[in-house]
Amino acid sequence: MTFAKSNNEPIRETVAASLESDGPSGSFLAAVVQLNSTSDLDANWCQARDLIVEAARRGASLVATPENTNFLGPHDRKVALAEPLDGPTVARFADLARSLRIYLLLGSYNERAATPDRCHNTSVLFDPTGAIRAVYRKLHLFDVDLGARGVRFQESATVEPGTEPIVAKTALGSLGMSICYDLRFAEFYQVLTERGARILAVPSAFTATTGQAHWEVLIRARAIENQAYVIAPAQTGRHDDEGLRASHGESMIVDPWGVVLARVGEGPGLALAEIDLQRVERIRREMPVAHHRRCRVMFGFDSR
Ligand SMILES: O=C(O)CCC(=O)C(=O)O
Repeated sequence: MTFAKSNNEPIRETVAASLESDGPSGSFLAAVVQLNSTSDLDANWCQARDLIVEAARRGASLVATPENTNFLGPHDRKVALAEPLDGPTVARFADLARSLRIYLLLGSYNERAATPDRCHNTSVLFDPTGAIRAVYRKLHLFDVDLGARGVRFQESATVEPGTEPIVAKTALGSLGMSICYDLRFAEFYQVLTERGARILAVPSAFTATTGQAHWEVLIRARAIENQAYVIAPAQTGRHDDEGLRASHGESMIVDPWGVVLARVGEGPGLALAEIDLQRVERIRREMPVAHHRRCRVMFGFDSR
């Protein structure tokens, strides 16, 4: 089943149809939401909610928001504001998924961790009943000092890394979860793909400097080498974390051949594209790279 990008039908009809279709082998519309989150929690919520509602109105069955959706401000406040999974932020997004009857990926929020001076950077996937379908905690933390390029981050000072790769099985297909800097670790996506992922989610707040150089190239590379769709919602513009941070934007959806299907321009906004999992199967059948791997056998490397 396919939906037109400009579908203006009531959301309930299109979502119900897609969920009752042939599930993982059917096709559906996905949307990436691009945000400019700051330390203003209410403003961030309103911005995200309005764009998610609009994406659903246009027929999206899966809507994804960026890393740091609910808060992108000073690091000390980030930890102080961290909430457990049964806190108000997760509840708000769960209610929205249920009322719109969509799969909703909260790209990330600050989840309370066991240690008081740290939080997790956590993605939460809700199903159309509002139930939590999967939780992923960012594995690779952004600790870099690019000197003259002016990019300096020590994410591990405030964030406790996750320990598990997560692939969520849904009626729409299997979704491999990741966050931002994870994008640079090709072997991580190989693990997700081997565990069944046909769609890879990369909610991000990629820096303006590194994004200009690497964002599109890395996303398209991950799509091509894993022969999977990549859904990459991103933060854009300046944030108010002591004036240090600016994000690249350019949220996109890329197909398993590496073609950019949809891209958001300047500022907050959204983009939709059709996800057709039969295309994944066809490309994997025609060019079975997963069966042609030799390095592991020859050099003993194993990603599992
Ligand atoms: O990998 C990069 O260049 C950006 C990563 C990043 O901004 C992050 O993980 O927050």
